[in-house]
Amino acid sequence: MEPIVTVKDKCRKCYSCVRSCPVKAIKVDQSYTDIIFDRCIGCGNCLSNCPQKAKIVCDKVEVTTQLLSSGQRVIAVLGSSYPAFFHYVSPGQLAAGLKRLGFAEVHEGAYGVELIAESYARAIEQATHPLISSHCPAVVDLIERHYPKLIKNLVGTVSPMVAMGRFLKETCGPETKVVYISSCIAGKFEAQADETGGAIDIVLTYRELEGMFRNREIGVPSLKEEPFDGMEPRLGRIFPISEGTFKAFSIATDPLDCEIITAEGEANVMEIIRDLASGRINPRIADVRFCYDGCIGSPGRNKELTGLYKRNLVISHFKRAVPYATAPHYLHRQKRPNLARAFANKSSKLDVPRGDDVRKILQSTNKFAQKDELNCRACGYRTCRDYAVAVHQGLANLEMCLPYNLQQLEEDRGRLIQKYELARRELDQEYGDEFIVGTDRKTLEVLDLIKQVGPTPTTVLIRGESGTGKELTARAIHRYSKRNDKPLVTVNCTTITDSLLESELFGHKKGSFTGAIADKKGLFEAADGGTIFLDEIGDITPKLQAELLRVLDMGEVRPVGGTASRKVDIRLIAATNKKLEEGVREGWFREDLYYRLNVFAVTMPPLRSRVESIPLLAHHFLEKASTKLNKKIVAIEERAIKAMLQYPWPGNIREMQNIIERAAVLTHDDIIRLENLPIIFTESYADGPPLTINTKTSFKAERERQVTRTEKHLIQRYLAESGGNVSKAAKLANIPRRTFYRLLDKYGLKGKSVKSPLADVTATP
Ligand SMILES: Nc1ncnc2c1ncn2[C@@H]1O[C@H](COP(=O)(O)OP(=O)(O)OP(=O)(O)O)[C@@H](O)[C@H]1O
Repeated sequence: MEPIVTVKDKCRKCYSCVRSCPVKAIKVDQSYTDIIFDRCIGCGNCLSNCPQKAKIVCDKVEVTTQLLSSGQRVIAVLGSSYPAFFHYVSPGQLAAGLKRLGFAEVHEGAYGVELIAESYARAIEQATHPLISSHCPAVVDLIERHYPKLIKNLVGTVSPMVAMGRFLKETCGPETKVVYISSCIAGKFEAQADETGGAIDIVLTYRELEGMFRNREIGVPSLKEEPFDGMEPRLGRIFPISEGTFKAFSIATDPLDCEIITAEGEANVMEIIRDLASGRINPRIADVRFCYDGCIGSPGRNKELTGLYKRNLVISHFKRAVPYATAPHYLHRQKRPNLARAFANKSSKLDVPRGDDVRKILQSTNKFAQKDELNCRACGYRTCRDYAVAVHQGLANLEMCLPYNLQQLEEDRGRLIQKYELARRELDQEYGDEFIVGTDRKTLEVLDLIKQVGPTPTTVLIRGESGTGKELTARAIHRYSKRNDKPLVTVNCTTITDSLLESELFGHKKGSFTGAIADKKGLFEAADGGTIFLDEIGDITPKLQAELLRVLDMGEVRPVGGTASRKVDIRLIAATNKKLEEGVREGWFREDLYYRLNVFAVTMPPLRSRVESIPLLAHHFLEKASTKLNKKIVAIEERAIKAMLQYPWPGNIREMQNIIERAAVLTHDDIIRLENLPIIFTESYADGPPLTINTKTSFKAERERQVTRTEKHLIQRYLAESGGNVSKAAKLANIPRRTFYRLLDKYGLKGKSVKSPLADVTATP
């Protein structure tokens, strides 16, 4: 398991980790950013800088707990910066707490500093080329993975942590387990490296140790002090603070000295490493640590304390008396542990793009000239060019460029506005000023009902055949209501799948189903304060019926996948062409919902029972069609009106609207003629077209032709009258069903083709 883990769900791709990574060890994936461990130097910047805490330290508390209860001898070593973290307890109390956890011994890691001090003094004395200190594991990783030409400059000595591990295992036996506790994240990487592996069994952060005390309910501040074990360090305790290394190594330094130089913090270290790599500087030794303020500034530091305060804590600790009970085998050991280490070239080169490749990538994010390269750093890269290189190398992607995304969003917004405008215009054309045309008694009754119920908050159920004007009526009710300045949201319950309809109506929470990538508000919330019109309500599932009932009863909606409900203030208008009473009897429609909806019913009469309004409607639709087609058509021929009056209109008003529009397309002059209507109108025209006689054929043949024509027409009429239902049509015609089928076959007709005269026309051009 790698020491740093990405919590994918938490990552919001703010690119803070990309921005703070000094070595391009972050790859941006589709939905999160990931660490490339081959390139990572363990500096921990991505941990400290992630605002969402999506990068976390791989927790070692559990394995440590298991190790402690395994009966093995486990020694705890506290990193030299511990006084700057555990400032609220004395060293002796901390030692007591660790022993309560089950550690057999507790050591100070500062002794490891003293172990390696001599190697450093010797290396400096014998140096033939500039040396780079190797006690900071992030620096070692930086050189091994990114500046391998400087590997030869690294001091061939282990870090204080590894020195402690080797010292303890050589003194107490290789079976001894060593847990090192510090604020250094790179140490976790170092403990796993081939060159240093085996010295330390587990590396914990101070925070993880605090967690263990909490889990075991050990109140460290109230514990009685216990002594440390092993060798008591002296100057090694100064090591963690800024410029503490040489003091701890007992090497005298001088600010005027250019031979022994020190650098701390990412920017300074990177500068020195580049200077060394290019040969610009030539010191005897460069002592470098990746963290600002030295080891007390590591990623796992105590963030509540200032740098200076932590420095003072370390200095006080250096001066104070710490209880020790050093066992004789530590005092009298003869052999020094092996402190040498090797380094390996671990660099993995990324493909360097050609200028042309970079240009193409820049162009694909709308950067065509120098001035387009804003270098805004929103993507995490210093410059647009660095970013383009990263895209080429597969570390970044095109969606990361913020100015480009904003531009895209702006364009998308423009396109959506345009689409919305078009859709609105189409709707306006369909529903016009939403006025209901008709002077027949039934239409006037409906208008009266609309005016009465409109201003009330009452739920309305509109019933009627398809195309009778149910939606138009719902719009009129909304227009007459006190909510007419608020939205009217219309939903056709049959056009989308049940599960999608549920989330459309009530919204959903992120992650509640595949594809729910973000929280989404539902249409009920969109209609808040206004009216929601649910068309085809008879088609919703029992589950949705129950949910709808809840909304009506409680006035609140609960998004799919959510637990909390939200209040909504809506007026419901529903419509159906189904017999809901049958649904209640047969069990496919909830009775309680039926009564909740059927508070005020408006039934739309079919067009065949409003014949009186047909001429008015025909002219109304002619006007709409002329505007839509931008064609000046002024009248409808008398014969065409008559044919329309005789037609049974199975498709109701929508069918009439379509037929008039079609006729308006077909007509060559400014009048709609009978011939512009579908053929069924010509055939059903009562006066009929004048009979033409073919003088070249016999009377018998001519009679046959006319009878066939009339027979076909009659079959079509019966079918139309019975809504395309063959059994009903046969009954109406009072002939056996089989005979009716035979006639349908003879004339190449089908139930459907007769139902709509438009379809009939397409079937027989
Ligand atoms: N009385 C009327 N006056 C003017 N236009 C009408 C009238 N009745 C219906 N229409 C028009 O007919 C078309 C169909 O009407 P609407 O969509 O309201 O019917 P519907 O009953 O809701 O249909 P469906 O059941 O198929 O959803 C619309 O373009 C509408 O404007």
